[in-house]
Formats: sequence, structure tokens, C-alpha cells
Amino acid sequence: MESVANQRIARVSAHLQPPNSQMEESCVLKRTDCRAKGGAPGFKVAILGAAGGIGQPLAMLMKMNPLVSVLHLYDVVNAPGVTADISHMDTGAVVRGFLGQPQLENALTGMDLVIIPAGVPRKPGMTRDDLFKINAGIVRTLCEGVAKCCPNAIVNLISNPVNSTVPIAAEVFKKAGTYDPKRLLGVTMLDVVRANTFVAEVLGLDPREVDVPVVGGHAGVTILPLLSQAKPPSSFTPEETEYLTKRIQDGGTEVVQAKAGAGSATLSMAYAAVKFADACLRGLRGDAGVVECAFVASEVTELPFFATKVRLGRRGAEEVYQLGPLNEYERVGLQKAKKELAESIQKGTSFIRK
Ligand SMILES: NC(=O)c1ccc[n+]([C@@H]2O[C@H](COP(=O)([O-])OP(=O)(O)OC[C@H]3O[C@@H](n4cnc5c(N)ncnc54)[C@H](O)[C@@H]3O)[C@@H](O)[C@H]2O)c1
Ligand SMILES: O=C(O)C[C@H](O)C(=O)O
Repeated sequence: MESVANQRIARVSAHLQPPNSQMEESCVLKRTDCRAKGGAPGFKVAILGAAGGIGQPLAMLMKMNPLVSVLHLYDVVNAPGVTADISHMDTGAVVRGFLGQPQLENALTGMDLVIIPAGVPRKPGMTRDDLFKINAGIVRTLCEGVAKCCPNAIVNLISNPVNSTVPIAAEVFKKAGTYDPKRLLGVTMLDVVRANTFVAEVLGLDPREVDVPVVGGHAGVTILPLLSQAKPPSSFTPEETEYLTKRIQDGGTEVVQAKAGAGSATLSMAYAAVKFADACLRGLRGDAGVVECAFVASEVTELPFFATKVRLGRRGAEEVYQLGPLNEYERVGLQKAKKELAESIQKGTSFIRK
């Protein structure tokens, strides 16, 4: 006769996620039989592209974030392995893995925040725009999933070229009738992280004491650090300004060249993505005064999207801040940035509208 325990196991095993079920077949006590069933309070976060160079350290850092109660890891490859690995960390978030397109909807349903680092990275000699051909379609498919399964989620879009993928996402959401410009944020945090680091080096400060706004977009000359607004207030020689601006604009290329064909920034990007996601979650929680730079729908310039400081709240980017006073060097940089940005935005928009 079947034991009561086995009957209970048979009853609950129907609820197992597919990536876990193979592993659980060999166990006598199944995970769903365990006594602790209640999740900690917190937010539900999905990472799309979770098995990648950014995705893996990002998943690890989000598993360590006390604001996260449920972490969904989705990829078209290797999601079960990354999920099994991360799920053994003794932090609060419950981790579930999802593999391939048929599991995208389950990965997204009920999510508060969706972070998207899915897509191919650069190799030496490529621009971010060279990634458009492959990544535009990936972002479209994933955003269609978001529109269907979690239309109220905040989206943090990392996949390059950000200057075009954010307009693509906006058009997908418009088409689905779910577009809320406040909830769609292109992640430019790595530019701020780099600016803080490089400025701190020049000034001989701890980078944690430095805050440099970086506006515009996320590629080459569209990355515009506002050194005149750096905190603590500092003056820079023309040589320092030129060196810092170029180094911040070329930070991504510096890493691509150093990795020599093995991809682009992953670890510093995961750090930056978590810094930004944490700010979004604090905003969602209702914390006051959460302000970061992001590439968002904007009326700050004549362009429909632009990166500036935004205030993050329960509805996403609740306030988009003006540029503030610029010096002559920055005004010239702004004109160059806008020219290139306009083309990249148009390219993204027409990819969906055509
Ligand atoms: N915004 C930024 O500041 C910033 C910084 C660094 C990198 N990036 C960009 O992030 C992207 C990812 O970089 P990476 O180094 O992690 O690349 P990677 O190749 O290491 O990882 C990408 C992951 O995406 C997955 N993927 C591909 N198609 C998918 C799909 N349809 N659905 C779900 N997952 C899919 C791949 O399987 C892979 O695991 C690139 O486009 C890169 O240019 C942006
Ligand atoms: O440079 C890249 O291709 C990746 C990313 O956008 C970065 O800034 O590091």
C-alpha cells in the first residue's frame, strides 16, 4: 500500500517547475514537501538573458538583494544550471528557472521588475549599432512577452544598442496598448559608475564620494558626462575635461578591446544593473528621493528619448529632471550627442512601425 507521505508527494509534485522536476525525481523528500512555504515580503523580479555574461553575476547579486522575494531566471540556454547554482545561496529570494520561448510567459507572469540583458555583445572593431540586427528582434520578442504577461512591470533594458532598443520596446508596448513611458528605462548606470570611478582617480577621491551625472544616450558621443555638475563640486583643466570625457565615452570599447573577442563589460555591468534595479525597487517601495540617470521618454530636449536624472517612485520614472546649467564644452557635446541619438532612435522606432 502506498504510504501517506508518498501520496502527499505525488499530490504536490504536479506543481513543480519543469527545470527542477528532473532533479527532484531522485529525491525521497521533494522540495514542495518542505515546511517553509511562505515567501518573504518583497518584489518579484525576472532576468531575461540570465545565463549570459551579465545575466549570471546579475542573478547572483539580485539573489543577495533583500528587497527581492522571488527571482525568475529566463534564458534560451543553460537556465536550469544557473538556477540550481544560485538557488543554493542562503538568502531570502526564492529562485525559479525558465528555459526557452515556451516558458517565457511563466517567467514573466506576476513580475514587478523585468531586467533584460539578453542579446549578443560586441567584439573588437564593432559599434553597438552593429548589434542591432540580432538584438532588435530579441528585444521585440521579450517585450511582447512583457506586454502580455506583466504589463505593469518596470522594465530595465540593458541590451544594446540601448539608444535603439528602448524605442523598440516603446513601440512594442504601444502596439499592445500597454505603453507607460514611466515604466520603461534604458540602463545607462554603467556610464555613471565609470564617470564616478575615473573622476575619483583624477581628483584623488574615494569613488563612493563622487557623483557625476551622465546624460544623452549610451553609445560614443551620445554619452555626455556633465563634469561641471560633479559632486563634490570640482574644477577640471581643459586637458582633464577632454581626458575624462573621452575615457567615459570609450569605457565600453576599453573593455571590449581588453577582452579581445571574449565579449564586453559583464561584471561592472552586473554591478551597475543591480545598483539601478535596487533604486527602482526602493522607488517601488515608496522611498523618497531616489534619483538616478536613465534613458527614458523625455521632453528635456526635442528628442523623444534622452538620458537624464530621473526620480524613481511607485510608478517608475515619476519625474524627469532638466539638464541644468551646461558649460560651453558640454553645450558643444550636447549638439553632437543629439545628432547621433536622433538617428538611433528613429532606427529603433521604424523597426517596429515599418
Ligand atoms: N546597457 C549597458 O550599459 C550594457 C553594458 C554591457 C553590455 N550590454 C549589452 O548587454 C547584452 C548582453 O551582454 P552579455 O555580455 O551578457 O552577452 P552574453 O552573450 O554573455 O549573454 C547574453 C545572453 O542572452 C541570451 N539570449 C540570447 N537570445 C535570447 C532570447 N531571445 N531570450 C533570452 N535570452 C537570450 C543568451 O543565451 C546569453 O545567455 C549585449 O547586447 C551587450 O551589448 C549593455
Ligand atoms: O561597450 C559595449 O559594447 C557594452 C556596454 O555598452 C558598455 O558600455 O560596456
